[in-house]
Amino acid sequence: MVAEVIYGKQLAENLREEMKQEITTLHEKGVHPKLVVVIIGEDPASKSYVKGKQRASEKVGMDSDLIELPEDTSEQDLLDLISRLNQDDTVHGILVQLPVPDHISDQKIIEAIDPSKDVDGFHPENVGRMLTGQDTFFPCTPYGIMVMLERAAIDVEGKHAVIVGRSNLVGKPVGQLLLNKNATVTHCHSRTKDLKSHTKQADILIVAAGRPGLVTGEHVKEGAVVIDVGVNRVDGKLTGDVDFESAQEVASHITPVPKGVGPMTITMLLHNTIKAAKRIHRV
Ligand SMILES: Nc1nc(=O)c2c([nH]1)NC[C@@H]1CN(c3ccc(C(=O)N[C@@H](CCC(=O)O)C(=O)O)cc3)C=[N+]21
Repeated sequence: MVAEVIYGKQLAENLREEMKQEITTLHEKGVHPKLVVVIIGEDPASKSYVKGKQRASEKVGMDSDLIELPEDTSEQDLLDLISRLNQDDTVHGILVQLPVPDHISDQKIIEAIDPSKDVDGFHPENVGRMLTGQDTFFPCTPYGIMVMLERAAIDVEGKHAVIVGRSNLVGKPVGQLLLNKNATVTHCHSRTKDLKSHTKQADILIVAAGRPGLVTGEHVKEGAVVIDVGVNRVDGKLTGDVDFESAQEVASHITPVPKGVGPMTITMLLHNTIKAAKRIHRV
């Protein structure tokens, strides 16, 4: 079998076209969805992701601000900035690019963001709402994966989803969203014994470990769906966690890196910001 490639990039473009229309309609109602992205320090990879977010919001006609702070910004200054953004009625979405420097607590920052503007879906209140199956902002990467599966007509109900990675950003929330859609979910991680014995059982294999080449065709069951969430820079090139060539020979569907999950992440960020604006303005 040679897997069909699911291009998140193409789907993202289609969805952003729809969003552009929706934003035009919102503008006519006097609502101008606005995203503020805060980045601390000079990490080139972070800067490049943030640029992508800026470009995407511009393209759909969304207002967006980028606030660039120096590496030595104090935690208190950042908390004060977030407090001002929370109170600013023209701001609907706030995203603080992670990771933040070591002298700043990422958990404190996440909890300082008003849950109604938490378009990353990382605030404990929103995480709790997701856990209990309520409507909320879902974390962008997991949400993007769910939309990709849905649009590729892959029904998750009753399927065995195996997730490699247990971060708060991807691994844990994607497992929760899959469970909410009645998948059977297994979480694997760095301490899992005999990883392959688990991944081989997967109907849907989601790899979000941050280790290039961790999963190969040998880990994949014939006909499985493979979603590669890895964002690794190897020799300056973006690569995933999955060895694409060998996995493609066994899987039924596979996502590439780049042009796979990444563009969907940004798209769901725009989606969440529009949702925040609609909620705040009750339209
Ligand atoms: N608060 C916060 N929220 C995030 O959502 C967040 C974050 N911090 N920190 C970093 C990670 C990483 N991330 C990516 C988003 C899009 C692409 C993306 O669009 N990638 C393109 C290529 C981009 C390129 O070539 O550089 C692709 O895969 O085709 C990648 C990575 C969001 N993150």
